[in-house]
Amino acid sequence: MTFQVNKDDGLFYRQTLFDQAKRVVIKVGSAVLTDENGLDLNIIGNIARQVSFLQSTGRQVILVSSGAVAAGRKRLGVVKTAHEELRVKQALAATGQGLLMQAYEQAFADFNQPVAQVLLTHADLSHRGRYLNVRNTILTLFEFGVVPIINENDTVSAEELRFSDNDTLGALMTNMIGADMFIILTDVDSLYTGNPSVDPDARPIYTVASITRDIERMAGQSTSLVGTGGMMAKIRAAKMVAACGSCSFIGPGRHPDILRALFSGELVGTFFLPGKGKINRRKHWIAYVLKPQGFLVVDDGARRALVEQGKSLLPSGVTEVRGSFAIGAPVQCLDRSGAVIAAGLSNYASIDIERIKGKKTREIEAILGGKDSDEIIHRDNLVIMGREGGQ
Ligand SMILES: Nc1ncnc2c1ncn2[C@@H]1O[C@H](COP(=O)(O)OP(=O)(O)O)[C@@H](O)[C@H]1O
Ligand SMILES: N[C@@H](CCC(=O)OP(=O)(O)O)C(=O)O
Repeated sequence: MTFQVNKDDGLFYRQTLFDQAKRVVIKVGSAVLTDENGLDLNIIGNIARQVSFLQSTGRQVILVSSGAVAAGRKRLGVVKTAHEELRVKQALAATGQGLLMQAYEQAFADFNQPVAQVLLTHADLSHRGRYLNVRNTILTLFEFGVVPIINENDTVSAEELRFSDNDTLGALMTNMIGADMFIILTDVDSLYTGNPSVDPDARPIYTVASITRDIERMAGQSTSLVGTGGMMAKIRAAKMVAACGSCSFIGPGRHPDILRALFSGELVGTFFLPGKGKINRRKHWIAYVLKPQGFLVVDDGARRALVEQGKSLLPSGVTEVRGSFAIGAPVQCLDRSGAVIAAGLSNYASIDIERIKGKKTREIEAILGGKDSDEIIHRDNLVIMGREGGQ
């Protein structure tokens, strides 16, 4: 298969990247942190020891930790049901988050490593000013030698405004602070060619050079008993990180020395090589943090202009507007087949694009009675999606 690089090349490249990684985001899933008795303090102790070791080598580490809902569930004795109400999950998270932080505080104290709790909602990151505040706080915590421990602020996150899972949150954090590496610790020891819990022929994959459709197809949405996003969310997260030029890793969180093994070059888990391109932080924010408020379907000529020639989106290439949005809204561009090809900020409201779609730029003024810009999305606010690196 084309997605796998030679095992030895992968190992050499992997080691170089681990050696060079100075800033690292580590995400630990609920499936790792909890067992039938609630929080697994042994595992939390192992993580604290390994993260403190990485800090002691001069690296800066962020921990993105799930586990609040699972810990709260055990504390209150609430049995999981198939369609649990959001308010119940939020109450469980509120109960469990304190337990989670208490466990981390105690575990890190053994290594004299200070930690800080950072709870975030998607709305916090969608607001450019608040996004930058979060970034500054995290960079200041690094200056003080503190390990930030991040989770979604589940209690206030409305369903439609949630990060879909903590894998996504971890990828956003990686790109926000320009980390070199995103390490996802979960209950399986790597990405497999199929879900190993149902497919006995599934084989582990060591290195992913590029996240192709083949790779995406391997990952089922099914999760462990307590997880949220499953392998699909992890692959999506690795893709976001690759687009910003960093690498990702998926590996076994219950291995007592996984971080030491990784950084000393052992071939464990799945390693995702960085993408070839690198989008800047502002474009990352437009493409990955903001949720699209509408869609613009474009014709083949416009698709080529955007994807192959690096041009802005003009009204003449738009064939259809979906959704209702205001000036400045984040939107996605779809090709004729419905595939997402770009994301950007619209210079026009949807109601006006309906009137100027398919028209020449010189006609805009007569149709709308004025013209703010020639382009519907200017190149500076446009990111090409679905290929490594974006633009
Ligand atoms: N191709 C695959 N390779 C490995 N695991 C997979 C694959 N497809 C689905 N999975 C499932 O993904 C689960 C891990 O995701 P999840 O339960 O969300 O964990 P976490 O709580 O760590 O986020 C595994 O337990 C496994 O059942
Ligand atoms: N914020 C939630 C975790 C959400 C989540 O993505 O869970 P997981 O798939 O276990 O990483 C919690 O703390 O329980």
